[in-house]
Amino acid sequence: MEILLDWKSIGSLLATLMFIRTALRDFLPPEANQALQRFFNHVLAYLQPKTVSMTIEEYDDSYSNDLYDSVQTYLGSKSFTSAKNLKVSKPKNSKEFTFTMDTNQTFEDVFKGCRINWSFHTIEKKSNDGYSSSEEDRKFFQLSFHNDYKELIRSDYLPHIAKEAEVIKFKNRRRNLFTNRSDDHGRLWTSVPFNHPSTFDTIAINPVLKEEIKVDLEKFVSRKDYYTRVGRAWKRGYLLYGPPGTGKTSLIASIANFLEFDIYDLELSSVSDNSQLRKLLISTASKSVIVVEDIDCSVDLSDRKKKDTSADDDEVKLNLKKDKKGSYLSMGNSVSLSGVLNFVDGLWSSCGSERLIIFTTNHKEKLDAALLRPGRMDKHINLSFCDYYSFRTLARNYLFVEEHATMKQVEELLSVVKMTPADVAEIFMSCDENIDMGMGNVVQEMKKRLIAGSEKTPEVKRFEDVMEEENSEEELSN
Ligand SMILES: Nc1ncnc2c1ncn2[C@@H]1O[C@H](COP(=O)(O)OP(=O)(O)OP(=O)(O)O)[C@@H](O)[C@H]1O
Repeated sequence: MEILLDWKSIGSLLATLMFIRTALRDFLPPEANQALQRFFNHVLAYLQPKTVSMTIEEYDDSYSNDLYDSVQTYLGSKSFTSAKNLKVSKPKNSKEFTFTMDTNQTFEDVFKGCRINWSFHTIEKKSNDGYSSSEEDRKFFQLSFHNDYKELIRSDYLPHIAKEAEVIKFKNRRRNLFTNRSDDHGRLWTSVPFNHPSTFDTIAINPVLKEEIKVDLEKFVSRKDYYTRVGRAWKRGYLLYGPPGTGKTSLIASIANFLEFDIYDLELSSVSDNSQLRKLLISTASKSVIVVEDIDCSVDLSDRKKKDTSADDDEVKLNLKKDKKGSYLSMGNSVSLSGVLNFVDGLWSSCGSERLIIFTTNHKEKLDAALLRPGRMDKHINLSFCDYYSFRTLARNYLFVEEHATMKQVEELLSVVKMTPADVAEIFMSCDENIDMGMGNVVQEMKKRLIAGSEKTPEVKRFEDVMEEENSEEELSN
């Protein structure tokens, strides 16, 4: 059998047979010639290799094909030593080079005694006018092998590739940030390496809340069997709400770094309709955080009860997109609330697993109650103005300071003045690690805000009295 599959041996054998056949034809009578002809045909048919081929397309009915990805990774690594033509790239911000097979390249793999011939092809999509269309080219891998190995390929080789690719990917693991902003090549998601430095050590939030979030995340990732047993999609929804600059984006980055997940930054205003939203979600990978920032600005998800009751509520077209100042961002979006709810419910993403869905908003009160209910947004996290604990974290991160003469004053001021962590971080950044300058400027800013505050709450008044007393004591002692 081995001999039959050896192309070189087959070639020389055929050449010899042809030569003998031609030589004999000239000397033998016609009857013997015919018998010989039949014999040769029989031998040729027997020697003809019975190859089978399979095609692995990049997209399967417009959904990305996991096997294509695995093959690309597997062959990229396997063919490095033997392929004559490899494509090499260095993704933006990445330290690693990536090797892939170039168009029309071939590679021979051997698996459990079976020779598998691989080739990679790209077919350019042409529009009706003969020019290149904006649609992506058709890309596919083809593998061919002897018919006898069909079962081996199906039950052993392809799973082997998927497993090997997982191992290779894990070794070269580089997490990605995917976005669905429009892409010239018509791809659903485009990605860049994700290397945001925010972690649970650097994020300035209340330590009790921080611990609570970490425990919740650890519990979530460890409960695969539990989710399967109770028949639910393995996903969890977080709603982060609070004023601008309180660390919602920073917390998302910290969570992704903590879990070592990819991030999909889903811009709802770039999604044309529910079916595109569905495609986007189905093509996300497991172990990922899907983020919709400023959900109240992307689509109108206000309480349906307040809307025109004559409309079919869930199908109300949500075509209002306003920025934070209330200006319209764009019109005509037809992602509906039911579409968003299906996404959150995991209906569309339940083919994958381990997904954390995070919505952020500055205006929780604007969101539909249906979206906020447990099971959809499982955890509501309020990120608010700087408290004393958060302030100390920022001072430690930016100025490397634990204690300072002004700390007590800062604590008192923070109980009456609203400073976001972003405000404090900005001041510290401008002081180039000069501790006294940083702390002094922060105190000054807080006092300024205190005085400028139009509404004087009882705490503010009490604080002003204390400050006045302190100042007059200072004056007396001078
Ligand atoms: N809690 C925090 N801990 C550490 N840094 C913070 C925190 N909040 C804000 N910052 C700093 O302020 C900057 C802006 O914060 P961030 O973008 O996370 O806020 P946000 O709440 O997402 O704001 P927005 O609602 O405007 O999107 C960050 O780059 C970070 O340096």
